[in-house]
Amino acid sequence: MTRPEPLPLAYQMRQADAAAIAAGTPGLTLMKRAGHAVAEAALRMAPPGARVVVAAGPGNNGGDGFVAAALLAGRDCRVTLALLGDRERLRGDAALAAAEWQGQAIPVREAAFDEADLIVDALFGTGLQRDLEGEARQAVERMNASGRPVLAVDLPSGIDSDSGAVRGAAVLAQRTVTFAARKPGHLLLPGRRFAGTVEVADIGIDPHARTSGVETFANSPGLWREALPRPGLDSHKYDRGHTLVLSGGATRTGAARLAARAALRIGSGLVTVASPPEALGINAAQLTAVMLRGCDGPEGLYAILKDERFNALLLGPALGVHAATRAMVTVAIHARRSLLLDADALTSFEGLASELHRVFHGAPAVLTPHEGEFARLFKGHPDILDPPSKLERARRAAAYTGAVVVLKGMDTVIAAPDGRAAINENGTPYLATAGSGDTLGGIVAGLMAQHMPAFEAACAGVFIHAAAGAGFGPGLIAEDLADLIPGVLRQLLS
Ligand SMILES: NC(=O)C1=CN([C@@H]2O[C@H](COP(=O)(O)OP(=O)(O)OC[C@H]3O[C@@H](n4cnc5c(N)ncnc54)[C@H](OP(=O)(O)O)[C@@H]3O)[C@@H](O)[C@H]2O)[C@@H](O)CC1
Ligand SMILES: [K+]
Repeated sequence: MTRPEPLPLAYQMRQADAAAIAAGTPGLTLMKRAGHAVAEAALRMAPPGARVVVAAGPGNNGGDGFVAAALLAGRDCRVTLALLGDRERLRGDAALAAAEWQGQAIPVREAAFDEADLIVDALFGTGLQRDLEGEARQAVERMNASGRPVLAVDLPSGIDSDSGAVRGAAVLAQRTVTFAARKPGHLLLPGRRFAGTVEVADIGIDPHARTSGVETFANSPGLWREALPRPGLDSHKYDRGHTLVLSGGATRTGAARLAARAALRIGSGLVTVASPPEALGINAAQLTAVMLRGCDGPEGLYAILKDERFNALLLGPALGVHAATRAMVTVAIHARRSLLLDADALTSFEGLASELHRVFHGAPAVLTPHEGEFARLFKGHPDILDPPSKLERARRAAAYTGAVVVLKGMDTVIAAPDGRAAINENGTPYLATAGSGDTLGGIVAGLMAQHMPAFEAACAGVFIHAAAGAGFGPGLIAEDLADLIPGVLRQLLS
């Protein structure tokens, strides 16, 4: 069984580091292991006798660079150590590592990056505190302008470890060697793009053995595979749940059908489209295994939900942005079924997020905004909208509403009200197509219908949706997605 992959924040990494030292491994030993892993990766990238420029910063990231430089010099590389700051001002383990470097250290401004076969970027790692400026920024810009291959130590310098944001400027690396665990900044954009291929080196720090605070994970099957619904031999279709998807008016019915088909494909035992009376004909003409009910506005929804078997509801796609949609959301919330809100169901609350403050505590709920819908929904809530980290924004929105929030994009973040969060990385740009989000909503609602907990359902849904799209590639349209689900499920359940 694969385990969940934790992505420690910088402070959690410092705690794990301190715990390893307290348990008996000196900090310098950790640094030597780190530097060794960097040197090994460098030797895989550089030809024998290569000219390697190691750019070392003033902290422990620079210390790793000193260790790697010494090892590479001992392996016939022609190494230049280019230091940002004064050698005498190095402290702690970095000073000890620098003492083992026999060569000179030239000022980083004098480094001939464009003559290097490989640049090792050891300027800053998890200790980056502020935007780069002055000499540090120039060093980064000169590295990038050189066009030479770069191996980043821990993180590309200038990338914020917790958010993936560029702090002023950042090194564009081919590869990154990080230690103990990947960090959120390796998965969140733009950090993921700057880091290139990321390799994790075991240096004797256990990322699982940390620490305090919120938990962040990579959205891999290890996080939720055990919770995926598997029908038993004696399962009845009602055991597998009944998903209700609300349709828009006569000219806006496709979104609901896309979602409904996805809910059925992911295993919801029954799926019904609830359609406004004027759209019943058009929906009826295009539905087969999915069932159909007339539903006239909020009162109609209230009447349908007297049937307790509808245990998961999907509201939003093409419903229209208006008060009636808000009223239907209110009916759905009071009905206390598993609930997925997307698109117009969210935008109808533009600037009215306070009406959704903690309303989702009664039953599992998932909100699936993209960045634009998120900004509209939380207009007037700078505490939620302003953090530069997508991870933090999603977490705050989840805590505020009491719902699982899926903040969509190439680096979709799934956050639970209890602080757990996952970052998705198997997305494909081909998923940016009309109706793709409706399909995602159907998948997640269909998983909740089968009693999968909301956070796990949202994480699994995002992964499966992306895997389906990635498996198809160019030419993907939303109609394809639902029928690609069985192939993905087969692999996950085998
Ligand atoms: N933890 C572990 O498990 C292990 C960690 N290891 C390694 O240690 C790294 C973390 O080391 P770290 O904490 O010393 O931080 P690091 O990234 O070197 O930067 C701090 C220095 O940069 C400076 N500085 C910051 N921002 C700046 C800016 N914008 N512009 C200019 N300067 C700026 C800051 O200066 P100050 O803010 O104090 O003025 C300070 O001098 C980690 O990424 C990994 O590589 C491994 O050795 C083994 C085990
Ligand atoms: K670095």
